[in-house]
Amino acid sequence: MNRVVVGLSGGVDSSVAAATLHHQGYEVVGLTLWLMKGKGQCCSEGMVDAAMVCEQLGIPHHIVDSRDVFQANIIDYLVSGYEGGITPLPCSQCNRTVKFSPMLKYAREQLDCDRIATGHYARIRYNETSQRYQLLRAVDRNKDQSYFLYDLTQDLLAASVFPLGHQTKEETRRIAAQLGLKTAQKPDSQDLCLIEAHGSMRAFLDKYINQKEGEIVDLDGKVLGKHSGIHHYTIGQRKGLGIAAAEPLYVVKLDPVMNRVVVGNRDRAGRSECVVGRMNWVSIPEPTTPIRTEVQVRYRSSPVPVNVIPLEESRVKLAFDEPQFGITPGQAAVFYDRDVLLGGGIIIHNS
Ligand SMILES: Nc1ncnc2c1ncn2[C@@H]1O[C@H](COP(=O)(O)OP(=O)(O)OP(=O)(O)O)[C@@H](O)[C@H]1O
Repeated sequence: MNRVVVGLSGGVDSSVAAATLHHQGYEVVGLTLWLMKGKGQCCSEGMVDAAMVCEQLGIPHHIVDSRDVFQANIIDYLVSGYEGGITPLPCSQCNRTVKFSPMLKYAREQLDCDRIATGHYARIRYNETSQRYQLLRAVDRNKDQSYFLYDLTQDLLAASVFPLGHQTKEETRRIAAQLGLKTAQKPDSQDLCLIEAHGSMRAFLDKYINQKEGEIVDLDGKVLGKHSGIHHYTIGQRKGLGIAAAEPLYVVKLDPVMNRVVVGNRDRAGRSECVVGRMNWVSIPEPTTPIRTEVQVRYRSSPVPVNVIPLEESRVKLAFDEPQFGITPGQAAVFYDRDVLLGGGIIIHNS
């Protein structure tokens, strides 16, 4: 049986992923997870657009109400993280716990199917020698989304297909136009779905977190100004502090207990080490001795060389060659050997 369940957000990428597999002869079933109330991708508009594409392709369309799963795994996770002074990354968590795992479960249990596909830009290959499914960057480096997929398990990778990983976004748009897909002209999503749905991260957080004003202090505890709630700030942030100072100041710590934002000059904002937890090794088995590789600490940051020292309990220590800025607890540190994503985890300490 060559049935495949394609996750449809109502955007152009997943529409083309579904159309491509359909034209390759797969029996495609469209599946949209209803994640949030409101308008936009993943919400009512997304469901309608996904349904229109399925109608066009002549394939079935299923909608699964996943609002509770999204609330528990993403909204509650973000709110408790920001309240605790970290800056959580929702997308990798969403991919594993809200999208891929539930989609595969639904495919297996409801549709007797063992294969799922999405419109992500990334590649998967099976390595015979290590007997592992490896995750690779997309051919289109500018669209590469492998960073957000570092937390997928071997079981999920074995079942997943990324039909767009070998093509550029321009090619995807061209295919959508050639096929006359209803979603061909839809603009790319510019930001996190939550931000698109709420206007800004601040607006989203203010809906769930009570604003609690407090002090902005320097590393000696001297009060420099007032903040509007620690959840409005991120480690490494320089702009929007509202403090007049002789030299640029950066957020170096968020202290939820004292309800304080701590700032320091550029020298104090750099980190030469950090600890990463909840490691998921993807393309290689968990190392038992230090390895030298490259790490990306933000989606859009450049990879930098690093020594990775294994610790107990799925944690590693990173030792950078040069101090790094914007090492932010809650964000993902993802390791790469050129195009191969080795693994990744969540930054838990930045000093
Ligand atoms: N609500 C959803 N239900 C099912 N699958 C989804 C949903 N949202 C996203 N996906 C899948 O995850 C992929 C990546 O989602 P992302 O939110 O990053 O959108 P994108 O890169 O803008 O893609 P698209 O153009 O398809 O929206 C999508 O291409 C789709 O296959």
